[in-house]
Order: sequence, then C-alpha cells, then structure tokens
Amino acid sequence: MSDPVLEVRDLQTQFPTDRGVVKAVDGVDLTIESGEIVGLVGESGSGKSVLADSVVGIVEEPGEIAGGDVLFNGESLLEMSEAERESIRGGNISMVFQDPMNSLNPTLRVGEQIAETVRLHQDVGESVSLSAEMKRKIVGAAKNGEAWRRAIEMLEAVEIPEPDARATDYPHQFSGGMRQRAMIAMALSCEPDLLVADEPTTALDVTIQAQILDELEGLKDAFDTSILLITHDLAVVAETCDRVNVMYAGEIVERAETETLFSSPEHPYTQGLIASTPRLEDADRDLQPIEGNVPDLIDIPYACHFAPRCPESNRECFEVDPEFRDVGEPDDDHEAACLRRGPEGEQL
Ligand SMILES: Nc1ncnc2c1ncn2[C@@H]1O[C@H](COP(=O)(O)OP(=O)(O)OP(=O)(O)O)[C@@H](O)[C@H]1O
Ligand code: NI
Repeated sequence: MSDPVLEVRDLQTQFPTDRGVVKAVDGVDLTIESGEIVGLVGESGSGKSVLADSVVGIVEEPGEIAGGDVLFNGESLLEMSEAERESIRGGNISMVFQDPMNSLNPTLRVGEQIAETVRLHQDVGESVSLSAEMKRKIVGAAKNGEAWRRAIEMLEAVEIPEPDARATDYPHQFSGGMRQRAMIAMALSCEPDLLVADEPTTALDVTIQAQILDELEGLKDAFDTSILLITHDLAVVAETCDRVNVMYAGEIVERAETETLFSSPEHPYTQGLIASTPRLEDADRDLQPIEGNVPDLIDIPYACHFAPRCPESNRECFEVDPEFRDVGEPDDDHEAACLRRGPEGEQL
C-alpha cells in the first residue's frame, strides 16, 4: 500500500504563556489515506485549529511543535528545510478557513487572485491527477498560456454562475457563499494532495453550507484531493466525511468510520456530543448538553481529560492514561481512548 497522504504522529503543539504552557495538541495521531475526507470534530477550544495549523505549518508564534511528527506522503514536514516546506505548502497542501476574507485580497479581482495562484504554484501542463474532463479543460487553458482562463474554469468548477463575468469582481461584490467557493477554487487551483478545511462553512446559512459541502465532495473526486475537514458541527461530519476523529482537550478520544461513529459511538464524550446535537436524524428527541466546559489546557491534572465531565468516570480515570483500544465490532476499525471501554475484562 502506498503511504498515507497525511500521517500525524504523537504531535505536541504548545503555546508558552504567562500562566504556563498551553498544550493545545497533546499527543495526537491522525492518518488520512488518499482520496479520503476525514473529519475532525470537537467542542470549541479542543485544539482542532491548532492541529490544522500544525499540519500546514502555520502555528502562530510563540506557539511551536514541541514533539511528534507530521508526515506528508511519507516525508517528515518537520525535517524538511524551510524552502521545501514552503514549496509543499504552496502546491501540495492547501488550506481554507472559516472567513474567506482572511485569504482573499480585497483589492484584487477574484479572477486575478486565482490566476496568480495558478501562475505561482503550478505548471499546468504537467498536471496528472485530474479527471480526464477537468484535465482537458485545464490543459486546454494552459495551452493558450492563460492562467486567467484557468481561473475562470476553477470558478466554474465551484459553480459560480457566469464565471467569466464574476472573475472580474472584487471579493466584496461576492456573497458570503460565493466568497467561500472562490476560496475553495483558489485552494484547489494548485491541485493539492491535501486540503485542510477549518470550519469552511460555519459562517454560512444551512442551505448554502449544504451546497458547498456537496461541491467539496465532488471536487475531491475531480481533483483527487484528500480532505481534512474541521468542524464542531456533527451534522456536517455526518454528511461529508468517510472517517471521523473526535478531539477533546488536546487529544483524540475516538476514531471510526462515520456511519459507525454515529450508529454506535463508544467514548462517553462522543456519546455526549451526539446527545447534545440538534441536527441529526431524530430532531424531536430531547437535547442533553454535556455539563461543564472544556478545561484550560494548561497542566490538566488528571489522566483522562474528560474525566471530570464524564458521567461514567471513576477514580482510575483520573489516574491512569487511557490508551486507544479497539471497540465495537471486530472488523470495524473503531478505536476509543477510554478506560471504561474496550474488550471485556480490560475495562476498569
Ligand atoms: N496563540 C495562542 N496562544 C495561546 N493559546 C492559544 C493560541 N492559539 C490557540 N490557543 C489555545 O489552544 C486551545 C485550542 O484552540 P483551538 O483554536 O485549536 O480550538 P478549536 O478546537 O479550533 O476551537 P473552535 O471550535 O472554537 O475553533 C485553546 O485553549 C486556545 O486558547
Ligand atoms: Ni477552530
């Protein structure tokens, strides 16, 4: 089997502060195989964005990766020279954010920005990973020597109506949904192997959100891009992802295929998240919020970070670090890090 597109190993990302070291990512493992959409879900403050930033190499100073590794197509991003990392960031890994205004330049026409990305990052003639149809279009555009043409094709690919005309608009002339599409177009214009999308639809209304997620799935196939999709919205995960990682207070606590995770969640935190989420199947059921809050990530003094909020925790949970164990059906590839779960006899 080929290397996974992304392999995060025992990653630690920390921020020194006056009050102590914030361990925002505290020993995370995460893998994305080629062609997968993998969800990363968890409450606000659990470390999802810091994990995403670590993967893309844009952790804000004075934050730093204090341990572990990030492998991209089998190669350590942390061992590369800054120049090599830059080149990967420019072409092989792209990121989209919640607020497209952070990525779009307000003073440049949308088409120009995408064309600029095309010019900077890619020799279009060498593109190999696209679907035949997309390739015909794009290579066709390249033959005309027109990054601009390609920018329009990209806008068309993300279903911006009248892309020829809209390419000459400035970002503020686009609706929120169109800006988000434009940003996705820009991110995909360099044909990345991996797209890291941090809450890409959170600011949008539900209908537009659903359309964009649909498109993202289509684009994943057309461009052969794997996606790490970060959200605190379980409904988004349920609709879009192949597999899900649940993150809590700097750690991954459960991972499974999406269907499995929703039909038989194992970790008490995941169960709590699902029980507190309104937009899943049986909308009528009573919502049960998880009591308490995500802890301050400085020096959490107990072993399982969820123990104080967990309805099932006992003394061991505060004292013994929970390792990942297989849970659920034997062939399910379903793991949870909870002392109270796992094979009979191993549970505390
Ligand atoms: N620059 C920073 N300096 C200090 N602490 C930080 C910094 N950036 C993030 N953190 C801390 O890291 C923790 C994780 O934050 P992060 O933004 O990754 O959470 P999140 O899961 O993405 O939440 P949300 O769903 O609200 O986006 C938080 O406790 C946050 O305060
Ligand atoms: Ni975030």
